[in-house]
Amino acid sequence: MTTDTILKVNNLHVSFRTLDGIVDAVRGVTFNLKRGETLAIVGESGSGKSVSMKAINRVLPRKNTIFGKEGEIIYEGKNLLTLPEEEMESVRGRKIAMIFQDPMTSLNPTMTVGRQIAESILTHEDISKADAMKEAIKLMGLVGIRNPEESSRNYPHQFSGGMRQRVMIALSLACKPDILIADEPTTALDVTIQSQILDLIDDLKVKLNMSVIFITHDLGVVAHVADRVAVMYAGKIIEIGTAEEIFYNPQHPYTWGLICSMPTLDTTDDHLYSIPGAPPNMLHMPKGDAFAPRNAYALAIDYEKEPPFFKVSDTHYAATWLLHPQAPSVTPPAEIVRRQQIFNSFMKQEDGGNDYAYRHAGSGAR
Ligand SMILES: Nc1ncnc2c1ncn2[C@@H]1O[C@H](COP(=O)(O)OP(=O)(O)OP(=O)(O)O)[C@@H](O)[C@H]1O
Repeated sequence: MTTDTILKVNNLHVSFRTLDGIVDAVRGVTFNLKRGETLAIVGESGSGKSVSMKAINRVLPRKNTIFGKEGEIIYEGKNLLTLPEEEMESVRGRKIAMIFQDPMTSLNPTMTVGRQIAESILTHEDISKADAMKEAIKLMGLVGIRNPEESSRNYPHQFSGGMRQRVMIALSLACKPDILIADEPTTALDVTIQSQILDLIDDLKVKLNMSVIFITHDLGVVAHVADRVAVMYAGKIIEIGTAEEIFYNPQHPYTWGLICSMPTLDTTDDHLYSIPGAPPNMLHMPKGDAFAPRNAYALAIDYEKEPPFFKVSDTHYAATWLLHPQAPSVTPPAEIVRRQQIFNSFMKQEDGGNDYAYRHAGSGAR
């Protein structure tokens, strides 16, 4: 992974006009993506993960989508939100590719998969059809499809779910994208296949020097793939940091809830924690912090004013009033305290005894 930024999303707002009124689905999302890194975006259903990513490739329905004027998505020095449609066509699917949970929605059921991949190669490479087919077969081999030459003559329905997802990945890689956006790509697959696909994406990312944005509601998946993690709630990123910071030193009570609801080897279904309540109705956002009504640690100010981002470290920010210097100190759930203790002792060792850990990761929220 390098430090150059390949994509910058600044203050992205996306709303939808609906019969019931305006739905504010994305409310000021800002993040950078570095070349070669995997950024995971996590959050409950409806938190705005997919809409934010679809905004990057401008694949949202034109008739009812409203982009906030202040938003920017900067790729190769250009704002994708204002790029003319013809120029966007050379970015969408080519420089920035997307794969979804159900590959059948992106694959053409009436065309052999080899031909679909070859056609995609031909859209950006000036080579013969025969050479494009050879490339397609090579790509199918690269994503782990057995007997790629023979398989290239098969139609999508002739593949199993896991193999179809590999075909989809090969298709998305045909244009050698800089960025692969994977929207819950393994949710429909069984656990073993899921883990194979995650390993494959990780492996290809290194081989092809791609950046990956991974959307998921499953923190287990995040632990497997992510360099950095952004946690979304009600259309906003509420915490962002390296995977270690989010897993071992989370600061936002919503992230605490997500971590506490992760099953472990000794969790039984009836003991699995779940965050009480439901996400807000995006048609009628409550005043103050949208998470306040579900937040056992909410302060009075949470019901009045949305918290800004507070800096935890150079790579870690969280939008919770608990990080305000004048906020009372609270004790997070036991599982979070346990993790923060591991983080603190690790940081102490890393820092050879300087006080980093005490500055950034006290056992309370501050
Ligand atoms: N075309 C649309 N018209 C109106 N509302 C929409 C549209 N697309 C998405 N929404 C709304 O925007 C909000 C965010 O949806 P989004 O799909 O981004 O959530 P998500 O976090 O990806 O959840 P999931 O994991 O279920 O896909 C939801 O309230 C959803 O109902």
